[in-house]
Amino acid sequence: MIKALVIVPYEGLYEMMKEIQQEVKDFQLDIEIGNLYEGVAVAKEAENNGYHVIISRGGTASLIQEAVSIPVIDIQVTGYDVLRIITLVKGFSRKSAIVGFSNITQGAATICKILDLDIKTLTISKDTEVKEILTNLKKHGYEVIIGDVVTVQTAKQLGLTGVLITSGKEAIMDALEEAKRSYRIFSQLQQDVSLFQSILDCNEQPIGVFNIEEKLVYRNERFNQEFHWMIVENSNDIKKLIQETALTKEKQTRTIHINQSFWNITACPQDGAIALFFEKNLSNQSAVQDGEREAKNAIEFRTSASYVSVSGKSEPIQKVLKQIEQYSVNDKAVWIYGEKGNGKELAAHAIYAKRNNLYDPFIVLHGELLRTGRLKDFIVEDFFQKYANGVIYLKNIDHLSADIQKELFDIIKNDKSAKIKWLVSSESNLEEKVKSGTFDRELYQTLGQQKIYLPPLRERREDIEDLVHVFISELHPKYGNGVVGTRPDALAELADYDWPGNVEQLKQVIEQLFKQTSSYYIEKEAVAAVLARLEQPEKKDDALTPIDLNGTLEEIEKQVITKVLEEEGLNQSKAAKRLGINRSTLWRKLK
Ligand SMILES: Nc1ncnc2c1ncn2[C@@H]1O[C@H](COP(=O)(O)OP(=O)(O)OP(=O)(O)O)[C@@H](O)[C@H]1O
Repeated sequence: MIKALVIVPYEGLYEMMKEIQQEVKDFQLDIEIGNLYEGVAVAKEAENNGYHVIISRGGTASLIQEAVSIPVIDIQVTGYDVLRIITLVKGFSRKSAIVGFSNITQGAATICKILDLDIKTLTISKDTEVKEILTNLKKHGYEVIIGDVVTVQTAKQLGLTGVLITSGKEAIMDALEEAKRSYRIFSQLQQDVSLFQSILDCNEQPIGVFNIEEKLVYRNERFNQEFHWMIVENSNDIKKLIQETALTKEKQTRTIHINQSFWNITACPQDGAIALFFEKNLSNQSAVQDGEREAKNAIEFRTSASYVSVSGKSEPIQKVLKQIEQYSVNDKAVWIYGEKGNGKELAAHAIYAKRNNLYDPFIVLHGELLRTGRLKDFIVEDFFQKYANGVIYLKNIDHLSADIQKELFDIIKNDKSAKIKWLVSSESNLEEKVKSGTFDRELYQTLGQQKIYLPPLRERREDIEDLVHVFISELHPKYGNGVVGTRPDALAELADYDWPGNVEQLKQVIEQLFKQTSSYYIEKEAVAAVLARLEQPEKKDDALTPIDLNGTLEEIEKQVITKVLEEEGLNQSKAAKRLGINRSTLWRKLK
């Protein structure tokens, strides 16, 4: 029996793998989700847990190949996968291109010709070519880029809409066959190695071996009991020790702090590697400072993966895009205002991305969670400087109490060299509040010199079509590629609605529709039903309707989840939060 781990880079593939898992023989098939470096982390763990083969896809598969020493099989992109995505992209009103290796582009070019579609196809021979090609396409007015994970990520970094080519069942079955072949060859070699490993596993001391690129290539059982490999690999002290040992080619010993304990670590140079032997030192513990935890709730990190480009062809959005360009060439504060859920954070992230390297985290500070007297300790830290180029997005500045407004103004006034660069948001234009004295005038004048207004979605309905297509394409990596578009009358229904929760609400509705649609297109009837449910006034009596307890635990659980979801206006994040589960669990339980 082959013990295989499938590491899927997006959630949709997970569901498909679950089905296949029931069908295959000869395999013990386990499935985990993990994109790129997350996938590598999972793969390293799996290798250690005795898996024989890893199956993954695209860029994630390539990275895993470099990180582990068991066979890694890549799920190839097939013609069916390309056909599905082209059918979806037909619905976009913007200039589109397919960029990828020849396995993707050759088939794609033929399909576009047969269907008479105006989608450009460009072939690359190395990942490193992607950036230049996309930059060029952008210059020529292309906005939608279709491709594999790396292409899609690069597209996003450049502010383009990236659409991922997701895999179908045929491709996975091929990969499983390939996995069988590789396993046979590999298992013979492994028998020899495992003898030596079992000897090291008997050792009471944690042992880790690094290669010259400072990556962990081996760790014994004791090591895994004591540490997570990533903490050790990322420790600057360990890196320094390895570098010194490699340089001097002599044994070195240091005391290093890992996992709240001190360790005496001896590093021995080997041929092309450094072996580390760990011994516990008895000094101990560093406590988490009081209040630090509370402050941390007010801070959220966003990575470049959460960034999407600002979509919409309406005049107001075109104006917003111009302002984003204009305010990105300086470092001055930008104040973004507009109703909830209509893209304020996205606009702030776009400015940040244009000013900085997109890989840096974007840090959000929640105005409503800040406490009086805390701001100073919190912001003066080098923290923001170090992690986000000194940029803070202060969300909901209109929720700050008078005391905190004052504190904030003092911080800005005393920050003579403007170390902190502010991006702020509010739901309304605060001029009225400034006039009535409920918002600090000086603070408003300091931060509000560059302003962006995001009108509600109901005042820019022409954006809805683009947004719907963008959201559908974003859902493919999460739930699979079943839905490729909306019927025109379904779209008209969506465009007619008033969207009190703006783009955020549209996004949730599309997700809801996507999940409940079992054919390729979202139909008008489904849209009407979901919107009608949104319109229903909250029925307080409903809470009194007892849940039917005459079912299995699973059925009762489903009723509870559905009820909470309805009470939260179909907002999955809020429902999941109330139920104390994550969104993917919530969704899986509802299926
Ligand atoms: N123009 C747009 N193009 C693509 N996605 C968008 C656009 N506007 C908003 N979104 C998406 O809608 C969601 C809500 O947007 P965002 O969080 O930026 O709104 P917000 O105004 O900051 O919300 P809140 O006031 O509730 O904090 C996000 O997932 C965002 O990516």
